[in-house]
Amino acid sequence: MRPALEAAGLGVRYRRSWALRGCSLSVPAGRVAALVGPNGAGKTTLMHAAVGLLRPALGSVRVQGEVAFVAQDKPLYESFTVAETLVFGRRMNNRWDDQAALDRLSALGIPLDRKVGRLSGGQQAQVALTLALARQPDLLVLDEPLANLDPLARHDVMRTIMAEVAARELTVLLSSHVVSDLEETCDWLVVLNGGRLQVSGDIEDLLEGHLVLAGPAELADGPAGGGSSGAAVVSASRTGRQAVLVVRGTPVLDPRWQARRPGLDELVMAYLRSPESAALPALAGVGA
Ligand SMILES: Nc1ncnc2c1ncn2[C@@H]1O[C@H](COP(=O)(O)OP(=O)(O)OP(=O)(O)O)[C@@H](O)[C@H]1O
Repeated sequence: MRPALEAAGLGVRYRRSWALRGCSLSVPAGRVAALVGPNGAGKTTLMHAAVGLLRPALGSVRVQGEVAFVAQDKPLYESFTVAETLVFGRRMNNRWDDQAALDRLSALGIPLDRKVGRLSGGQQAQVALTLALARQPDLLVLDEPLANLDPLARHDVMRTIMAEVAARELTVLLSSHVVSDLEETCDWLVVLNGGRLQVSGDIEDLLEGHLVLAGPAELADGPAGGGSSGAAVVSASRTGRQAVLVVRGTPVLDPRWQARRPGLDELVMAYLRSPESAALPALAGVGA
């Protein structure tokens, strides 16, 4: 099956400065992919290139099928009512499921006669998401869909996305700063840092492929984290005489290490702390 999103040696720059460089990744169809990284990492740039709003300076990015994109600032007309917003969407799009949109808004208790500007932030996020889903996309790209939402609204937005993914073949790429919000929903992880791709892969495989090692600091001094040969050290930290390493691979461990699997948050933090580390599958025929 063709991937839903595929970038090969993608480079994007604004005037002279590169916002993305050497970005090669592929997101399989049917996945819910989390795009994470610090401010300025290039997340919005990658999404804009994927949906065709920006032209790459180098390489390519391809998507499979119809794409719907919800931008970070959720561009809705505040003076339109919800019903008028739906009419507008229907007129602008050939592929449009009005009934699904009405059903979703009714289930969410969002009044059709209310002006969009009078809705809460969470309700506006739901209207933007409803409009995007009404277009029945194959790929849904959401730039920070959870920003400025309270925990309940964040949960509701994620639930809406999950319900749609369960109901039909849909691939989702969504960016966020809050990794804990993504843990239950996403099954693919993409980490960008300083315009470079650090991680792209199945979340379960990534978690199974890494270990957190805690032990005496002197153990961390040898090659490949001392008594942990057979693994690459992603990040290392010390507190007094204790060292904590996050390693990738299956090490032969010194018995003085205590080993456990990382959580998603820990894994992401380990990579972000060490921009030179990367966990990327080898992609055939593309320049990194
Ligand atoms: N229109 C623009 N003109 C010039 N530079 C830009 C423009 N948009 C983004 N950049 C720069 O490109 C880099 C990547 O920005 P981008 O918005 O893609 O990051 P991001 O990961 O989405 O950040 P955030 O989490 O803050 O939204 C940053 O250094 C940013 O300053």
